[in-house]
Amino acid sequence: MNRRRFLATSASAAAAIGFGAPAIVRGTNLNEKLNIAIIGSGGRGGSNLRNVSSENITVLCDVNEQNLFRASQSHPKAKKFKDFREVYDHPDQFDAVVVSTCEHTHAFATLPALQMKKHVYCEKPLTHSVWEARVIRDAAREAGVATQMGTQIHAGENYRRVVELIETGAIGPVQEAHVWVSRAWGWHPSEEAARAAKDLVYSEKRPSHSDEIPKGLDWDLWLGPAPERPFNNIYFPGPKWYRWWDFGNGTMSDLGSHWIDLPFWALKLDYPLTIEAAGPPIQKEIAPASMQAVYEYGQRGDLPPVTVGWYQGTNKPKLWEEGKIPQWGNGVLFVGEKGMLLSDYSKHVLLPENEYADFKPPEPYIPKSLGHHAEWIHACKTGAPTTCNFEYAGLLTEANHLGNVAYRTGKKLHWDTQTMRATNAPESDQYIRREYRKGWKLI
Ligand SMILES: NC(=O)C1=CN([C@@H]2O[C@H](COP(=O)(O)OP(=O)(O)OC[C@H]3O[C@@H](n4cnc5c(N)ncnc54)[C@H](OP(=O)(O)O)[C@@H]3O)[C@@H](O)[C@H]2O)C=CC1
Ligand SMILES: O=C1CO[C@H](CO)[C@@H](O)[C@@H]1O
Repeated sequence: MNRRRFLATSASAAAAIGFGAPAIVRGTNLNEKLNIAIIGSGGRGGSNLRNVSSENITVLCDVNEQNLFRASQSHPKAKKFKDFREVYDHPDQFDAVVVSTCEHTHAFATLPALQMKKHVYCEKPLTHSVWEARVIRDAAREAGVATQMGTQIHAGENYRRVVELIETGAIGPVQEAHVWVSRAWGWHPSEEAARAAKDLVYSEKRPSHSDEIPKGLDWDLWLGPAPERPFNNIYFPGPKWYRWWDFGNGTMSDLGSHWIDLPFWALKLDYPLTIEAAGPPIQKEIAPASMQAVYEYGQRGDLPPVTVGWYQGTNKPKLWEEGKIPQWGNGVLFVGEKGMLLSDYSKHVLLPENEYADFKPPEPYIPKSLGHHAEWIHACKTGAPTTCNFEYAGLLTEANHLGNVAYRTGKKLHWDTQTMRATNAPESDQYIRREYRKGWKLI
């Protein structure tokens, strides 16, 4: 974010906060502790819990009694719930919510909080579908509370320096970017291929038999809005469920949340105009291990149109395959009119290196983050902006899901963001918004 954009965001966040501000913001007292509800306390939730433990943890919720028990050891006074819908029957117990459940329940656990004007930290990807991302983004804007999606790399120094280099024109105008990750989890053509890719599980189809449900797990609640099926060890725990379309969206939305964040920020991406994807034959149940997608974005202010490529598993950009750039396992490559910039989470290099040998990078100007969780806590108390607020994270999540929508539809999609439809592919509607299980309704 450049200075102009940073100030604009601060101003709009401040304006939003003034309207219907939650109790904790009214005092703007940094010494006052937040009361936080933790929804999903195992897996990533355990780490998020530790990261917000400077505050009062007043509510713990998990569908798994064992996780609940473990989390309550360090927070014995917190009220315990199995079903997050019951958490929202006690709104006086908390000011803010941390959601770290599985992808398919993010929106369901988040929306009531926003409607009650509670601050929310939600794990990536923000939601399970494009439509849900839009619902949550709109609700967050309406609520005017502090929000943050759990893409913690965004708070690091490296992404800041890359954004500054792109913004100050180190490689000239950028009309092409490529993002790749080597992780190949998902559908493989054979068990041997899955083993070679060090995948966690191998399955060709949805199992019909039931494994023994782990002690303490409420499987029906875990399924939530997803279609019913018997419990199976092939789904549980994370990250096994990530590859099943009913619960996650594979690597595109999982690692895409972290990696596509960088071009999204640096190139000020918003809505793609078209999206096209390629990969193995489409599987009804499981996301592909390897695939690629290409997005076309139009002009954004004075920034030229740009195409962004995504490659996962064995797929790589042409420049990588031809050995014209360092062959990093994961990377983000910006191709500018004057040169290229290659980055990963923690380092970056300007290319060709010999031509940039004497290059002086700009003085850092994007403020250092307090830390991804600390930034959110500070925002809850003061109304200061967060960098991965749901306004931003909603757009990033929509775009990532659209890569999968294009893959599953098998067509180049012409995207109309207003109507949230691919104008040339009504058959893609089913992947943009899905049917929920009986008894579950988002809005
Ligand atoms: N930012 C990052 O670097 C990372 C982010 N993540 C993200 O965190 C989220 C969770 O992933 P992960 O920890 O791997 O998943 P897990 O399935 O391991 O953990 C999810 C936790 O939430 C609980 N849970 C599941 N459903 C519900 C529900 N409906 N209500 C309350 N609790 C529930 C789970 O219980 P149970 O154990 O019974 O399933 C478990 O404690 C995902 O969105 C993932 O993408 C994950 C890893 C790293
Ligand atoms: O960065 C990450 C590392 O892998 C996890 C899965 O195990 C991801 O979900 C996470 O976002």
